[in-house]
Amino acid sequence: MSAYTKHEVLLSAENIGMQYGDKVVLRDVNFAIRDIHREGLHQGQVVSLVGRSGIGKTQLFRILSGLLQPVTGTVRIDEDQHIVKPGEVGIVPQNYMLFNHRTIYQNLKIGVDSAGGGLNDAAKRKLIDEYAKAFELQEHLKKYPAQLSGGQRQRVSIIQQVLTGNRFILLDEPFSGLDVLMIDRVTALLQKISTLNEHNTLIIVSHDIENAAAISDMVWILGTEEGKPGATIVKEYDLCAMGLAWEPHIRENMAFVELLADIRRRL
Ligand SMILES: Nc1ncnc2c1ncn2[C@@H]1O[C@H](COP(=O)(O)OP(=O)(O)OP(=O)(O)O)[C@@H](O)[C@H]1O
Repeated sequence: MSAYTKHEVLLSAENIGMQYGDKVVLRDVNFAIRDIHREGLHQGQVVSLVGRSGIGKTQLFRILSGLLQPVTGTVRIDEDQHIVKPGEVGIVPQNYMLFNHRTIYQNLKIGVDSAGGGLNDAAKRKLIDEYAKAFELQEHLKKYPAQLSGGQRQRVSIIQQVLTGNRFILLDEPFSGLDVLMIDRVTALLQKISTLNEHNTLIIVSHDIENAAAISDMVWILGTEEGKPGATIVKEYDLCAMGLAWEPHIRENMAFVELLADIRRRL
């Protein structure tokens, strides 16, 4: 098991509650995500949020991004733990929102442009080229989204969010509709992003428990508790503590297979 320590809180939810009329959707959601130091590497956390259909994942997702105001509680981000504002957390939606009439380069530039930071055009081009190279998209920069496969579009959409400079990225079903090879490439991309900067925090909402858990260091199950209304985090698996994080061949590890079975039983 690799040695690690957890440091500052980067994203926290305190007492989140959401309801519509009498219908309680979320209740008492609390957590803290920290940066991680290990073996000469500082990296952010990758968290999977899983739960039955209709349990409240999308609601929590929108609350974490600051787009939806909860009825109770607060979401705080960054080392200064300020209350999240819309736009500070990047969202990669399920149906990758690329601009179809713009090239891949232009789509990536939208990300860099919204980052601010005063880069001139040459510096922006250099940054996009660096990312395209690192993530094997160089040959696609002049193409339009329709000329790419679903998996390639998904990767562009994720990189676009990284280029905005957002350290917090929520991904909605990042593996849906992708074949096995593309899933491998998207997971490799996400792993790389999480190690680029210790403040990079990824939260993955997915029904694909195996692929999500394989790249996560934490899995939360959103579920209900008997006699109580609404959903909350009913189980938190700390994959670092279990020795199941950052292992390249994790899928073949029996303890990981048992973990998946345990998660499925609890859903
Ligand atoms: N505007 C609204 N008014 C009333 N109820 C709502 C509203 N939006 C969502 N809900 C309810 O909140 C609950 C949680 O919905 P949510 O979309 O978060 O589920 P989910 O876990 O993301 O589901 P899925 O996995 O199918 O996407 C559902 O019961 C839904 O009916």
